Amino acid sequence: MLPATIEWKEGRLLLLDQRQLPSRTEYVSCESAEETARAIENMTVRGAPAIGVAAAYGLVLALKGEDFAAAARRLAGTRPTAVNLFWAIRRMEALWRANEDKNKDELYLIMEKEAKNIHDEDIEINKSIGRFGQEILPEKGAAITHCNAGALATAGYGTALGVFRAAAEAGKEIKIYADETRPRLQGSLLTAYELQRDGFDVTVITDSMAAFLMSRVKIDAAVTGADRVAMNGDAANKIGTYSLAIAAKRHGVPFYIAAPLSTFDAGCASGEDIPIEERGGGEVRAVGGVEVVPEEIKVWNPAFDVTPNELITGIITERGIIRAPFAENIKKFFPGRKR
Ligand SMILES: CSC[C@H]1O[C@H](OP(=O)(O)O)[C@H](O)[C@@H]1O
Repeated sequence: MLPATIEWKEGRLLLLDQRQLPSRTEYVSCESAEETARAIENMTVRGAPAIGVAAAYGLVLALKGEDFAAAARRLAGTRPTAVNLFWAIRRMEALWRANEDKNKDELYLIMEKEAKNIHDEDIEINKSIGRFGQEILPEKGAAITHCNAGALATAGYGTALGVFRAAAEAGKEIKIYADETRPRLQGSLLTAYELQRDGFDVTVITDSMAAFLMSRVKIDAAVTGADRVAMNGDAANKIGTYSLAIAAKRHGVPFYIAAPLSTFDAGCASGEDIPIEERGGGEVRAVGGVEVVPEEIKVWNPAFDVTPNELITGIITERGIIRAPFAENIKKFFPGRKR
């Protein structure tokens, strides 16, 4: 059984410290929005849906003595790409504004309940994504994934890894190849750990091996998560996803994004509109704590890239699989939605 990614215990937010996995299972306790914001920035908690859930609880913690609007701005300023963060903050802010006239205790209970709703809903949404997604997989075969879009990236069960979990629950035997996912290694440190603990046949490869693997091994599907999906189906996800999609296209491997509808951003017409987080060069400069690129050499470290919709076979959501023509078919899921 995997340790819980996020726990809310007696008014404290406990975050599984994913920087210590897989060697140590430790929790960081957050007692304020500021502490929650730092945990998102330093990737104690990471993964688009997970940081949305964490931010929702962070805004409950803010009620204990922080300026609520300032706390919302602080949390919104932590990481720019995962739209679930902003979706969760907007949802909590709207509730706060609607109940500002309530006394402190009543307001706290209302906000705490909403954060728990966001938490519980995420797990149910992931299971629904899994149910739809497992249909793309054969009774016996192989799939490849990138980064970690599992229970550790969400409130539980996972999006891309939820597809694999649902396939296993349906009795399918799917061998998983996991890209290590340089530079933060979410694949080798988190996905391999998650899948191995759940009894999957998982093999870690370096990101650069994916194309060669597909040229030699039958891969039935590539399935990754997403941090933001534009209205034309372009999808932002961990750096290296775009390269995987190109390799999949070259080798005729169907490429799927698994993401909840809260990851779609009506404010982004295409992938051009998606802000891409750039992180410090230290993540690239050092390998295993050993500096391999000296300071005088420049480093570029975009944490995400954008896969254009023409490389995507389908987007697996909790309400079904969206296929091309994406702009037209995505619109059906958001009748008249404002950003
Ligand atoms: C369930 S999607 C999670 C998504 O978030 C990851 O990014 P990070 O580890 O930097 O938060 C990666 O893009 C995953 O696909």
